[in-house]
Amino acid sequence: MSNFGNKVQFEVYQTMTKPDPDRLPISYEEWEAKAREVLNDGPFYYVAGGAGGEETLKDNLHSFARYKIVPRMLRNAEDRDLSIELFGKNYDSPLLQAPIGVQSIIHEDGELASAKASAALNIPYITSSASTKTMEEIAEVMGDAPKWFQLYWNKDPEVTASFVRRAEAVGYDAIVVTLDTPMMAWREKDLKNVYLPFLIGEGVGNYFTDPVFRSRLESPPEENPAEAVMHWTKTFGNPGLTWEHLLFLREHTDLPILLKGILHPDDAKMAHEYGVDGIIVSNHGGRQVDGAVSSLDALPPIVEAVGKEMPVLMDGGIRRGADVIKALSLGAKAVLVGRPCMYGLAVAGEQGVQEVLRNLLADTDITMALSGCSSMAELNRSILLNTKR
Ligand SMILES: Cc1cc2nc3c(=O)[nH]c(=O)nc-3n(C[C@H](O)[C@H](O)[C@H](O)COP(=O)(O)O)c2cc1C
Ligand SMILES: O=C(O)C(=O)c1ccccc1
Repeated sequence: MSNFGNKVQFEVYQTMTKPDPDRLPISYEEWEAKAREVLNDGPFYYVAGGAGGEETLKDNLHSFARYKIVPRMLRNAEDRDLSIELFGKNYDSPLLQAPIGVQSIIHEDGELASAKASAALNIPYITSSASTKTMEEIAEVMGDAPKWFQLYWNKDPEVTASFVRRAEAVGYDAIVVTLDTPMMAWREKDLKNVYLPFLIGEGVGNYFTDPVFRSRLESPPEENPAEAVMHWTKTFGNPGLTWEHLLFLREHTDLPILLKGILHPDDAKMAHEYGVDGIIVSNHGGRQVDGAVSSLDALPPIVEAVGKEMPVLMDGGIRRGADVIKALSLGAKAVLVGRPCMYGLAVAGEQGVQEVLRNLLADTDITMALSGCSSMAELNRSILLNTKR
């Protein structure tokens, strides 16, 4: 993917002779506005919204603005390389698609569209436990492209073990355990809209097809969906989870295990003690603890605590190339992109997601070059200024 940004830019200018109001959006703001036009209130605010007064949702973005890039000159950025290495594998770029459940509320193709868009750009796709399409269907459309599986730890340990077995069987490369959502936060917009996707049977595909989950029901979900949804709501989240439970997971898989939702450096150290392979610094896109520290502010102390021991990834607020450069300069090995992909999905399905990711990659490549850097390894704090007061 050498000098990807220049190629994309050239392509855009070459294929268009004048501005075209019907072409797909470029900016994040434009994608979001278009998504607002095509989605009803319920789904749109489910995606766009956050917990409580949305302080953390906003702060995830504001934190990026507080850091300034201080570009370096005359450092030969003619040939660039965006690739990174994680757990012994090479990835073309430092981007991944964040796990996002219930995508059929956004577009009828749901996760199959976003997974295919990822595969086309060789950007790892993280399948959510709460996906509408099953993890097997998603793996199938992705072929050999990189894919990780995000695990919501079920109250029923046998369901949890079954999910991990299934993910391994169809070729997922890593397990991401999300820790920050053992229950839904107080989300005011969803309460106002009386909108919760899984109560209308969305996001339960992996569960309804799971042999262990099915064995717990009196009748199959096809015959009695209400019973199955009820069982799902009772067992979905596990607020009783402790560090010891991670040992159970380690026994069930040899895949790399990452913990998603770590914000405290002491938890990062615990993760290392418990043999975890990586960390994703995240506040779930401001959807869980309102008032929680922004992801970018949480990142440096965590990198300081465990960055030498294991890769630290982050998500929350990545919208443009400069955001990627800032997060990586603060020590993140890679970043996950959430809502921007979903707005692409809403507006133009697979093509929309691919366009969002392609443009973000191009912007990242160009911003890196203009900052005087040629590879991810060259990004560090020396090109950042923290203007936070
Ligand atoms: C609609 C929606 C659904 C989500 N579902 C999941 C999920 O199933 N599992 C998970 O670990 N995170 C989930 N997340 C959180 C994302 O993985 C990610 O942490 C967050 O969106 C990143 O922030 P950003 O949207 O600002 O990029 C969801 C986020 C959104 C917006
Ligand atoms: O909405 C979310 O943030 C989320 O993580 C989730 C959890 C369960 C089902 C669908 C989405």
